[in-house]
Formats: sequence, C-alpha cells, structure tokens
Amino acid sequence: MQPSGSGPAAAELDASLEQYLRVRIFKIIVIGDSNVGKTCLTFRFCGGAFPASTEATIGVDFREKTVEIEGEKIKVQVWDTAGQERFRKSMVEHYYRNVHAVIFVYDVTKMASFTNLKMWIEECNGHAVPPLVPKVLVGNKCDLREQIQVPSSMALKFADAHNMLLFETSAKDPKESQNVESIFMCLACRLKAQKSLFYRDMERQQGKVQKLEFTQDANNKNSCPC
Ligand SMILES: Nc1nc2c(ncn2[C@@H]2O[C@H](COP(=O)(O)OP(=O)(O)OP(=O)(O)O)[C@@H](O)[C@H]2O)c(=O)[nH]1
Ligand SMILES: [Mg+2]
Repeated sequence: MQPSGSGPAAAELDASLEQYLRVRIFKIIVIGDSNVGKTCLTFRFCGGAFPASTEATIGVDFREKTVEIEGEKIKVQVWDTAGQERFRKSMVEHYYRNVHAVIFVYDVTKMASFTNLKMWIEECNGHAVPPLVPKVLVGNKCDLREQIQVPSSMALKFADAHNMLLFETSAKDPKESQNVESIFMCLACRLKAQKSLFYRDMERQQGKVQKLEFTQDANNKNSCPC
C-alpha cells in the first residue's frame, strides 16, 4: 500500500501551495461502508493496479494523480476514507472540509452496503457540503457476477433520486480499469467546467471577462468521459 504519512493539515497546506503554484487541485473524497473496496478503487485509479492485499483504512489515506484536461494539468487529490466508525470519527470534519466532489461506494454483492448509503448521504449533508459539489454513486465488485444482490435498476433509481450518476464497476477486473478511470475523470471534467464558470462570473463582476483564460472551458464539454 502507499504510505499515508502526511496528515490532513499537510494535505491542506499542499493544496494551498499548489494553488499558489497555479496547478489546480481537486479534493475528491471516497465514502462508504467498510470493505466495499474504496481503497482498491482509489489504488486502481492512482496506482494503476489492484492491490495484492489491503487492511482496513485508519483515518484516511491520501493518493493523488495528475491528469490533463484540455491542455491543463490538474492534480486529483483522492481522500480514501475509513469505513469503520472507530477509525473515522476523529477525522470526519477533515473529510468534508473544502471538498470538491464526493464518491459514494457500495458493494454490489452486499445489500446492507447499499441500504447504508442513506446514512452516508445524511452525514455528507450534515457537513454542509454545498449542493453544487458533484456526487457520484459507485457499485463495486461487479466481477462477482454470481453473488450480485443489488440490481442495477434499483441502484439507478436511487442514483436518479439523489441526482447522481451511477457507475457499476470492479476495482479487481483489469478490463474495468477504464471504467474506474472514468469515474474520477468525469468528476475532474465537471469540476473544471464548474470552476471555469466560477472564475468567469468572478471576472465578470470585476469587469475583466475578456482576459480570463479559463472562460472557454465552461462551454467545451467534448472531452468529458460522461
Ligand atoms: N472481487 C472483488 N473484490 C474486491 C474488489 N474491490 C475490493 N475487493 C476486496 O474487498 C476487500 C475490501 O477492500 P478495501 O478496498 O480494503 O475496502 P475499503 O472500502 O477500503 O474498507 P475500509 O478501509 O475498512 O473502509 C479486500 O479484500 C479487497 O481485495 C473488487 O472489485 N472485486
Ligand atoms: Mg480502505
């Protein structure tokens, strides 16, 4: 596993430094029951492989990957959170502070992990995460076809009701790696478009809209995987 030596304060400092150096950094948190595969999904995206073994995450593990969207380098900072209450309770405030996007994960072979999503969404809402923060739903472990308990139709209905996109995938199956990548890239593209709008509005207020280099991105959604 990747080392997780730096704490949330260091990650926040890192974010400030990155902003200073003008590389945009997007903080994406991964939330859900213990054992649904949050660590494996984040490792698949950032490390390009399925980890040989994992242990329950304690507090949070940070992973990151620099991606390029429409010629701009963006650092995706992934917060792989702990699903077990005892390993997360002291950290919850840090998870949600200044978060840019949220990924809710359930295990398609475990109905309880799906029904518990309600609780995870409540926790997220309870931390005043703005409605504009994009959220997606991920059903993991689709490689275990014989054991699926959560039908796609049920998950889709839930995702629709909560205004989220649904991804069903497997961190384990190498054939699904592109799909895992799409989850994060979809969010990064949305954030890039959103932030461009934000910057454009700010500039408009200041009467400088013509000078802003990000303006064009707001309307250009062609490269978004979703
Ligand atoms: N078959 C299969 N197993 C998976 C997949 N993803 C994860 N696992 C297994 O599920 C178990 C839990 O994975 P983790 O990624 O550690 O789960 P987690 O959600 O991070 O758990 P916490 O850190 O306790 O919150 C491990 O034994 C993984 O090997 C998958 O896509 N398919
Ligand atoms: Mg974990």
